[in-house]
Amino acid sequence: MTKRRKTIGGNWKMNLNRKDSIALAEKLVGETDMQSLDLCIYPALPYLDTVAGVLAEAGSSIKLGAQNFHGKSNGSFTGEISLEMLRDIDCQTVLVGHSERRHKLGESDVLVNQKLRAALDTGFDTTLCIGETLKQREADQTNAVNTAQLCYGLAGVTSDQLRQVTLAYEPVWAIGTGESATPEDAASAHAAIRRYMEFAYGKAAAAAIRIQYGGSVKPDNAAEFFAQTDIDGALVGGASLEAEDFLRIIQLAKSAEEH
Ligand SMILES: O=C(CO)COP(=O)(O)O
Repeated sequence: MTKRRKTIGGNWKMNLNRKDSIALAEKLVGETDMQSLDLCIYPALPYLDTVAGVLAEAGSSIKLGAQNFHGKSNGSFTGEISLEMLRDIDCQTVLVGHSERRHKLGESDVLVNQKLRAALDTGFDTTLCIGETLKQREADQTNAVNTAQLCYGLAGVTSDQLRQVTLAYEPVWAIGTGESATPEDAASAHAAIRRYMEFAYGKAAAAAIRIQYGGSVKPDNAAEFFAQTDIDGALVGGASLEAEDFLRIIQLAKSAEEH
């Protein structure tokens, strides 16, 4: 069986000011040893450069990620930030297709795909987020929605480029609600996602791609997720804003990695 290295993301969303962003990054670099897993943090855009400085000064291998970007390299796009700009400040990875951007900010599957391909073409590692709403879940459409979002999101992505991609299954109803999927439900969705990836890209690629779970992951439930075969880490929102909680989740991922 392919051994996949666990990957943990801390999505700070539109939270923390400059001082708190620095303080949190400093605590993370001080306490994380990254030998057995990958760790990425996604600060709010105005503080990316500052947090990049904290990571660089400590020689940390925590990756810096951006929550959002524009797919074009430059031009008349008022208010937008390009991948080139992100690279210029040592940002290595980006999120695409987060449900808050899909559902609260109107990003379509087509736009998600354009952004994903732009990020891959520019050499960024990219996390593609997918997941169903409560209504879709109640209508038993979880796997159909995930498959459709993968199919649209990954259109035109080659097998080579897929190596830059991580998937994140984040059921919309579990995000920020305190109500996480059960580990069994999440495991079943992850297994279906991997089956689709096998259909689309073949056995080896499906076995290699990492799939994070996201949605109310906390120190007290993380271990159960990490114990599932097809769950390769977590994309954490609320609990990544508190150093103690996030470090605990990282620790649990490491322990799972060692077993
Ligand atoms: O959206 C998420 C991560 O991208 C999950 O957020 P919560 O952990 O706050 O539910």
